[in-house]
Amino acid sequence: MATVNAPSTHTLVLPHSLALDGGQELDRVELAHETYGTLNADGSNAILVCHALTGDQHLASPHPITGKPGWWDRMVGPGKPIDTDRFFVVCANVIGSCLGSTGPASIAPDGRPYGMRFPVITIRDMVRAQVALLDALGIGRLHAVIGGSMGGMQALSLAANFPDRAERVLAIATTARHSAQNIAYHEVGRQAIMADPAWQGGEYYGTGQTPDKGLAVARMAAHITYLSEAGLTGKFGRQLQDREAKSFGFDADFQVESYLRHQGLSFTDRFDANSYLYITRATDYFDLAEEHGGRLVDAFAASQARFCIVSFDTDWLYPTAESRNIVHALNATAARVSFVELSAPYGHDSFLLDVPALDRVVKGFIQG
Ligand SMILES: CC(=O)SCCNC(=O)CCNC(=O)[C@H](O)C(C)(C)COP(=O)(O)OP(=O)(O)OC[C@H]1O[C@@H](n2cnc3c(N)ncnc32)[C@H](O)[C@@H]1OP(=O)(O)O
Ligand SMILES: N[C@@H](CCO)C(=O)O
Repeated sequence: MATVNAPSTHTLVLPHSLALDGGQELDRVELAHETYGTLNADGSNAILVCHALTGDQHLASPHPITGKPGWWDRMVGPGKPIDTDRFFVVCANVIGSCLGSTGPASIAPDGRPYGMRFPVITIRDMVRAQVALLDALGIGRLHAVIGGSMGGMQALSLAANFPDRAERVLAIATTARHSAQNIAYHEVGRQAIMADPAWQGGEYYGTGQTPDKGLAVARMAAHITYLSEAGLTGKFGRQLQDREAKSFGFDADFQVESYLRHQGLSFTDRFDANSYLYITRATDYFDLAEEHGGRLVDAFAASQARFCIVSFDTDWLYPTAESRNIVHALNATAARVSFVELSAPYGHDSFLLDVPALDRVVKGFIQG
């Protein structure tokens, strides 16, 4: 049985090629992952946590580039809602990403980086890789699979496509399919990257030039969707940045402009532009009903899991109506499902921030 107490990244090379929804096969797939806690003798205490769009395996360990605490450090650890004294917690960097798992920056079998030769992947492909990791770790049935945003999509996809693999499914601030508006925002970001001359058709690896300007603009546009109007107003209002009066030019006069520029630029330090293209595409293609003959209810027909669906009242990216849609489908299959809309001022990214009510829901659901 796997016993790992100190979180550090391990890399698993999948023992077989990965058959993808797009019809291609991906060979020698590497999955960078971290584990926390100890797997018990019968392998029944494992929790898979799936990260969001630009997240990674550094769930509760410092990020190697930014040095910041893991993205769910407040949620995962000894005595925390996901208690690593009780549970064996697994978190893997998704395929297509850039924190150690196979993605467009990885070296292809011909010895050159994949770049845009990397196959387009789906959320279900990511989940197939996660399940292969569970197999390698000796985990048959998860105590729970948990995720927010794109992590929630993976949790739902695992329940739908591998119905025997999880006893509990906790999907936070997510959707069963990307809406036209969701796709539209992603397309703005992708076009910003591709319009940057440094992108070079995605062949920028080793050239000394990276499409940071495009990637920063992509992140700026996306970042707005992760926040709320009230949150932005509360934080910045119309306050000016380091000046007494407007410049009557195009400097970052307003604090909110300065903030967004900072969010965009700092993102380019930790993320690869091609990975951004591929992962946003995977979420755009996500439509659980479409994958199961057109009816969401059929996606969950074989699942015996208990579900908990959580939304935030200020999330306009994946608003509560999207969660209700999932709950209605689960109700129609007579699944055991609980649903809560939490109140938090921060918008979509509330699941990453200090929302004590979320901690209570997570703890109650996985320990109940
Ligand atoms: C689930 C997962 O997989 S994790 C996903 C990947 N991780 C992320 O998305 C994290 C990045 N995103 C964020 O940090 C998001 O902003 C949030 C919403 C989650 C965090 O919110 P908060 O903790 O409230 O941080 P906030 O949004 O205020 O941003 C703070 C940063 O903005 C900077 N900042 C604040 N005001 C200004 C300003 N006026 N001008 C310039 N920079 C500013 C701060 O200096 C700080 O910089 P740093 O991050 O380099 O230290
Ligand atoms: N801000 C998070 C959540 C986006 O859905 C991320 O970048 O992954």
